[in-house]
Amino acid sequence: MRELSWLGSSKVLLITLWILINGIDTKHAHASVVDSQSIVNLKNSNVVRYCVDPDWLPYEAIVDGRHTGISSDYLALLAHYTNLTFVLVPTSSWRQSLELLKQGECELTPILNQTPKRDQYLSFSQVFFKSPNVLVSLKSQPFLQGFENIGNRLLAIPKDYRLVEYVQRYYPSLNTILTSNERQGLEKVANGEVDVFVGSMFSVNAYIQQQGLTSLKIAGWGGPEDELRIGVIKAKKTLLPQINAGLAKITQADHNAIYKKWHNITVIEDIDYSVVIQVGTVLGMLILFLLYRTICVSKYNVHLEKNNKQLQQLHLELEQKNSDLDFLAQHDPLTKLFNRQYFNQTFLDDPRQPQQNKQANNNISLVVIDIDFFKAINDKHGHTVGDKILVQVAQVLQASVRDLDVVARWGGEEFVVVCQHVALHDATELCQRITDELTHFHFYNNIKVTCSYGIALLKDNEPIQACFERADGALFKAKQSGRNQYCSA
Ligand SMILES: Nc1nc2c(ncn2[C@@H]2O[C@H](COP(=O)(O)OP(=O)(O)OP(=O)(O)O)[C@@H](O)[C@H]2O)c(=O)[nH]1
Repeated sequence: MRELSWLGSSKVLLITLWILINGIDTKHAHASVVDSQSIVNLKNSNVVRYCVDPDWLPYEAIVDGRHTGISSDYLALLAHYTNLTFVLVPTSSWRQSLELLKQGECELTPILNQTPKRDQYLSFSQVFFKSPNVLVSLKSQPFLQGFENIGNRLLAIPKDYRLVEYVQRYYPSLNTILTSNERQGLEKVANGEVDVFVGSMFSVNAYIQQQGLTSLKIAGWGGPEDELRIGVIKAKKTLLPQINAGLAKITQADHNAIYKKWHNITVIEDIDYSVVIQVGTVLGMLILFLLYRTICVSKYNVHLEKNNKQLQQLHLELEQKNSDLDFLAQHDPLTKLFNRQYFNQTFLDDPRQPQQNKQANNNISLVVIDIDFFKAINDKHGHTVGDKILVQVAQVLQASVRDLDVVARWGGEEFVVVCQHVALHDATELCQRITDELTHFHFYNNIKVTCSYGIALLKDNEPIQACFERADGALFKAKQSGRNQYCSA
C-alpha cells in the first residue's frame, strides 16, 4: 500500500491514469469456477464459494465466465498460503452477488468496503488494499476538490456501493441519483445527464481509458479512501483467522506485483498559474536580459573587429610609411640613386664595411664623377631642364655599372661609384664605358653632356675616407686637364 500513500496527501491534482489490463496472472493457481449443481455437491469444508462484482475492473470482474482482476490475484495467493479452495459462483451484477451473500449461497466476497449495513450479514478481514475515491466531471467544470464544493450539482453514485451510505450520512443535502454501476454513472456525466460522479479511482480511470471518454476529468477527491477487505458471511466467520493469517503471509513483493500488474498511474499536478506566471516572468526577463547582453556583446565585437581592422590598416600604412621614410632617407629624391647619407653610413661611417669587402676581395675602386659645365646648362636651359639632365645622367650611370656596384649622388652634379671586386684598370674601363654612353645618349633638348672622373683604388689598411679624397683629387686633375676625361690617383 505504500504506493498509494501519496494519494491521500495530494490536494488539487489533475490525475490521468490508465490501467493496463494484462489478463489473468497464470503464476498462481486460480479459483475454480463450477456450476451450481457442482456447488451443491461440494462437501469439503475447505471449499469456499464466493461471489464478486462482475463489472468492477480492475478490482474484479467476470470475463468469459472467469474471475479476473486484483481480487482474483489476491484470492489465488490466499489459496496458496491457506488450505482453502475458492470456487466462484458467477453472478450478473453486484446487487445479485450481495443477495446471494445474504442468502448464504455465496460464503465470501473477496474485495469490498466495510459498512454498517454490510456488518449485518458479513464479517470482515483486515484491510489488504487501499484506494482513493474521486469525483469525475466534464473537463469544462471547475475543480471541486471535495464533496463540500459540489453545491447544487447533481451527483451520481453507484447503488449498493459504500459511498451511498457515506454521502447519505455526511452530505445529506446533496442532490444525488443512483446508477446501476460505475459504468453507467460515468456515461451519464459524459452525456451531461449528471454533473458529477463519485467512484473508485482505479476503476473509474480504467473505464475512462478503455472507453476513451476524453471529455471527462477527475475533479477532486471523493470521501475517504476505500479500505478494501475480504467479507465472509456470518456463518463462515470462523474462516477469518485463517484468512487473516493468509493475508499476513502475502509479502510486500506480492502486493507490489499485483499493484504494478493492474495499475499504471501518471499524476499531473494541477497547474498553479500564478507560480507559472511568476516563474515565466522571471525566466522571460532573464532571457531578455541575456538577449540584450548578447546583442550588446555582439555589437561591441563588431565595433572591436572594425577597430582592429582599422588598426591593422593603420599598421600596414605605418609600415609602408616607415619603409618609404627609410627609402627617402637613403635615396636622392631627384635621381632615385642612393644619396650621400647612404654612402657615408655604408662606406665612410662604418669602417667595417670596406674592411669586410676588402678582405673578401682587395680590389675596391672609387670613381668620383662630376658633370662638366653644368652651371652653363642650368644657365642656358633653366634649372628644371638641369634637373632632367641630372636624372638622365643618373640613368646612364646606373645602366653602365654592374649590379654589385653602388652608384650614389654625392651632391649637386657630382656622383660616386663604389666598384666592388675590380682593379684600377677595370675602373678606367667603366669610365670609358660611361663616356661612350653619354656620347650616344639623347639628352633633353639635345644637350651634349660630358663628365670628368677621378679614380682611386682602395689600398691595404687605407680608410675609405682617404681613398675618397684621393679620388676627388684625381677628379680635380681631370677637370684641370680639360674635362671629359678620367684621372686616377
Ligand atoms: N638644376 C640643378 N642644378 C644644380 C643642382 N645642384 C647643383 N646644381 C648646379 O650645378 C652647378 C655647378 O656649377 P659649378 O660648381 O660651377 O660647376 P660646373 O659649372 O659644372 O663646372 P665644372 O664642374 O667646373 O665643370 C651650379 O650652378 C649649381 O646651381 C640641382 O639639383 N639641379
